[in-house]
Amino acid sequence: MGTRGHGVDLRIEGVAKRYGGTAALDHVDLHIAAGELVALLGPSGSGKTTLLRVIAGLLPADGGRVLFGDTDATLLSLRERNVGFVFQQYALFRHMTVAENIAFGLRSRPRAKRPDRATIRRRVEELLALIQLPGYGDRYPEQLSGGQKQRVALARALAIDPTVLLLDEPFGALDAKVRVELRRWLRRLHDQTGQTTVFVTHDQDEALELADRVVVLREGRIEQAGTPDEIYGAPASPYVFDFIGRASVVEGRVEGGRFVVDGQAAGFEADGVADGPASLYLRPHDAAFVAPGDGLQARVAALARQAGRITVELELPGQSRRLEVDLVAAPGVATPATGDAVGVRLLKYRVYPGQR
Ligand SMILES: Nc1ncnc2c1ncn2[C@@H]1O[C@H](COP(=O)(O)OP(=O)(O)OP(=O)(O)O)[C@@H](O)[C@H]1O
Repeated sequence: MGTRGHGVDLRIEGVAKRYGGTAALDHVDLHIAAGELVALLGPSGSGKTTLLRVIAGLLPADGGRVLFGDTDATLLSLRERNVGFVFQQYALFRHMTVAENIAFGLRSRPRAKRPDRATIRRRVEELLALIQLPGYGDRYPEQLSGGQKQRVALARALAIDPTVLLLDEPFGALDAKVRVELRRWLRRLHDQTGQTTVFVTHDQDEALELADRVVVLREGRIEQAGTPDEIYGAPASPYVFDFIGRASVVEGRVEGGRFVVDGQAAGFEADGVADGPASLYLRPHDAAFVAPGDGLQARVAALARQAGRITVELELPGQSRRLEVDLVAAPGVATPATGDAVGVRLLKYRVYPGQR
């Protein structure tokens, strides 16, 4: 059993799952500490839901083990695993009130383990307060908004005091503004409950804002696992860099620890990258314009205005892709014009071996 927060720590050891020729999970190893909130992040088909279902016991793995604390979960029945699960689509029982929905897991326990009616009622009231819907117990699901339904689904999952809380894109069906509100709310709730939680999402902002640790999946394997700062600030591969935010790429070579670009005088530090073809990855806000002659030499190809920012698209000699640099749109900020020759200073970037 873990010591931090509620619930147990989870160990996923060599878990594999194939569907015909596809490895949905390719020998995944992952340790989740008790009380941790972990986001499984990846594009469609990367294996997030499969991993969550294997942890829940809803899907048997072909190989490997899942441990809840010291217990091999594969030896436990679904009931004994006692996981809380929330799906993307509010799977509330429509013919039951909110209170009945929340009480469902407790009421359906075998008689010997079932709390008495008064205890269940108290627990439901506590949970309604926790999800900030006090007084909503007698409503039916159809009388709730989408966000309220998902909060009730979460209360229902928490009612059984689960060993681990598993959430599969729980805010996926909600509009963008409600999603942002609910993920902040979920983070605060987690700070209160400390429940070991695994959260599936394909939305990098959601993962970075919500989770203690983000696990990036790619074709059934873990590409990188780390804190949001590590994942965003030090992506282990071009795949993670690209997936986690906007990226511009410059192709070049590493020579003696410097990244050099054909036709450019400026070189860039590339410590630890072996000599040979390489790519420099850059976030559009991590560059600044300087006088031509300094930094990378480029020509402004186009300007795109969005709310609060201008994205400047730059052409570099010999590069097939344009480089994007963001400027804050504000009075007094000089904006280059299409056709201008500019210098670009790189404030932060990463160099990876190989070219794509
Ligand atoms: N029941 C199934 N039968 C056959 N193949 C499946 C089945 N379930 C999943 N797969 C395949 O396994 C791989 C992983 O699927 P999974 O649903 O875990 O991905 P995901 O990352 O959750 O994607 P999404 O975000 O679209 O839900 C995919 O290639 C998928 O096509």
